[in-house]
Amino acid sequence: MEMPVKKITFIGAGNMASAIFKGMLAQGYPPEAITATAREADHLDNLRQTLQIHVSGDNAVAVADADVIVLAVKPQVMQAVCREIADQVCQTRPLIISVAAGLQAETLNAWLGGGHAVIRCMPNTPSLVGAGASGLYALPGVLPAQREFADQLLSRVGLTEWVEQEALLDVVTAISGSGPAYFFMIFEMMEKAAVELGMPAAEARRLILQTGLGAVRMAQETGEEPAQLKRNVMSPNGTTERAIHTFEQEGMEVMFLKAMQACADRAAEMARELGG
Ligand SMILES: NC(=O)C1=CN([C@@H]2O[C@H](COP(=O)(O)OP(=O)(O)OC[C@H]3O[C@@H](n4cnc5c(N)ncnc54)[C@H](OP(=O)(O)O)[C@@H]3O)[C@@H](O)[C@H]2O)C=CC1
Ligand SMILES: O=C(O)[C@@H]1CCC=N1
Repeated sequence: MEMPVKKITFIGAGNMASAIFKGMLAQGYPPEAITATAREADHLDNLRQTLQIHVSGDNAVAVADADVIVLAVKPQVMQAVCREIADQVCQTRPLIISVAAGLQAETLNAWLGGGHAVIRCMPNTPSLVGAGASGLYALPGVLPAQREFADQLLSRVGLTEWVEQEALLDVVTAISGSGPAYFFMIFEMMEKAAVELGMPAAEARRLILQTGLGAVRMAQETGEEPAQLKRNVMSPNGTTERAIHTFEQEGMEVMFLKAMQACADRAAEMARELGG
């Protein structure tokens, strides 16, 4: 379904915001309906010239006629940014979508003066290539049409999953928000190992990325359990079995649990540190 075009202002135009708005532009969203703000004038000039979106160095001005605001600055600067735009948004009441890790919807609502329709989203950077994965949570009081708009917006750049408990967004952060970095790290480690084993890096990288893509497509398209797909590669007493047993002996499963727990804990910790 074609989504309605609304005026969207991104506060912050860094890795995450630009992944979303570049993904939206690639999907045909009109550039004149998008505004982005940042601190660096050079960065803003570059965005205007390359993407033809509106840009501004003044957050309050940039939200003046916005239907939707996407808060995409680092959590540590969010309170200051909210203070800058609170008066304006209290008059115009746009839909507020935050992509910040940790920060709770009610905290943002309070920083913005209260009574706002706030949706929290945990997207990821593969949104840039239309392969994002976003978790979404809406404060009670957000209208169905506003939920629908946020869903359509993020669906343009990937998959969306709604959670009914806000705390689950910290788990989403541990899965898909931070998850691309885990996979990039695996690619990086496989390439290093391949070079150690004598393969030139460029050839190794091509094989690694295609293997990652193939594994994902196979899991998605067959719908088979990942554990079964893994077993299908493991011939008895074969090569894969040796590799998998090595991973198991070295504690890979425990390591993943620990890393994802640390990630979710950090999101909750940021909420406590910054939310007051
Ligand atoms: N990176 C990721 O994979 C993900 C990030 N997030 C969340 O997205 C948010 C942004 O992260 P990320 O994009 O990585 O960060 P970046 O550092 O890449 O981008 C931050 C952006 O905010 C701008 N900025 C800083 N201060 C202000 C201000 N006062 N007013 C307006 N703009 C300002 C910066 O401007 P300038 O460019 O001029 O420096 C920059 O464009 C965070 O809250 C993070 O938790 C969520 C999911 C995934
Ligand atoms: O590392 C971070 O804090 C952000 C949130 C999820 C991905 N990047």
